[in-house]
Amino acid sequence: MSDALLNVENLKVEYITGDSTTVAAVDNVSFSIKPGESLGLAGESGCGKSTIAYSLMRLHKPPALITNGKIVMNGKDVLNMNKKELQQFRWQETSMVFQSAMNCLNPVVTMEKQFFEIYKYHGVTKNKKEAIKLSEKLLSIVGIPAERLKDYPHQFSGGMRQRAVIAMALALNPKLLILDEPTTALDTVVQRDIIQRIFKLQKEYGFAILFITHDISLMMEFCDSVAVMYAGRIIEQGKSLMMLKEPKHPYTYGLKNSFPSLQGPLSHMEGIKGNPLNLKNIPQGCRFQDRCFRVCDKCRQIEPPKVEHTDGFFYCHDQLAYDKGGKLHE
Ligand SMILES: Nc1ncnc2c1ncn2[C@@H]1O[C@H](COP(=O)(O)OP(=O)(O)OP(=O)(O)O)[C@@H](O)[C@H]1O
Repeated sequence: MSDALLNVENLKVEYITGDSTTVAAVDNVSFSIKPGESLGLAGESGCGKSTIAYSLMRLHKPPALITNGKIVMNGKDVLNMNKKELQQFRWQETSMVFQSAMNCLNPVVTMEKQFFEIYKYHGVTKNKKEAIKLSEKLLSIVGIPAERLKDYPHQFSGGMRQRAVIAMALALNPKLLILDEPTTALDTVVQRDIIQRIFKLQKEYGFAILFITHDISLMMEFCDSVAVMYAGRIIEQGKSLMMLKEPKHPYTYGLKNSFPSLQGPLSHMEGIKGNPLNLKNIPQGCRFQDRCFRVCDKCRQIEPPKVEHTDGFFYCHDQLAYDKGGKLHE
């Protein structure tokens, strides 16, 4: 897609396990993000979300290996970048906020100095006064008073530290911000406040977002589109509103009903029976067959085809249908 900011094609990432076999944690994954757009990547623990995030930044380390596919960011082939190109690409083109990023702040260095290091390292400025001005502006946009720049990280609350890390990730005006469970370590109220702030900043500054979380209801509320992963593959992708109201894949339906909505009426939470698939033991047919409430003979024999529709696509032999009131047809 020519108008895409990020284009991922047939990405395959394998882990070489102790017994010299491999597991494909990410298997033939393709997606794209346009400038200023937000895409959520959802799925249970172990489905491959973080592996994708690390691969996009080329931060994956052995035993992870990218064995197939293409990652093109802003017209540049990420998998073929040299060290210098990668250094520019990270932070300037794409930056990432990790789940426990707030613990990565250096405890013995003031926030001011940590910001200054970023500007110095990436050649923005070597002038301390100028760096302080830029850092104060950044802190204030994530809701931290400028005078707190003199503080050490331990003088910040957990939420403030995570917001400071988000400010750092935005320091070089990246075109894409990858958020990998950015608020999981924080309580629900702080979590919501931070996510709201990030998406407000996105509207203001126009960067694109790849938002990774297992909390699909939070994601559907904030992202333009959502991609749902199961056992290393994207099994459904579409506009958030469609995914929220009428998901076509039984796994998306189950995932959606496993989380309480923070807005709207209380609804019954169901959960999904069984456990995530062991990637060393991929069955014939559909990967979700043993946990699916709609499983049929075909699902046990033939891999589901890709079915495209106006709002996205899904892989299933038996798509879910709804009546006019939005109730699932049994
Ligand atoms: N170091 C490793 N060695 C072998 N296999 C690994 C390793 N790290 C991850 N995996 C495999 O990759 C799969 C995907 O892991 P990944 O961390 O990307 O999932 P995730 O969806 O981000 O999970 P979570 O939500 O728990 O962070 C895991 O199920 C596991 O099989």
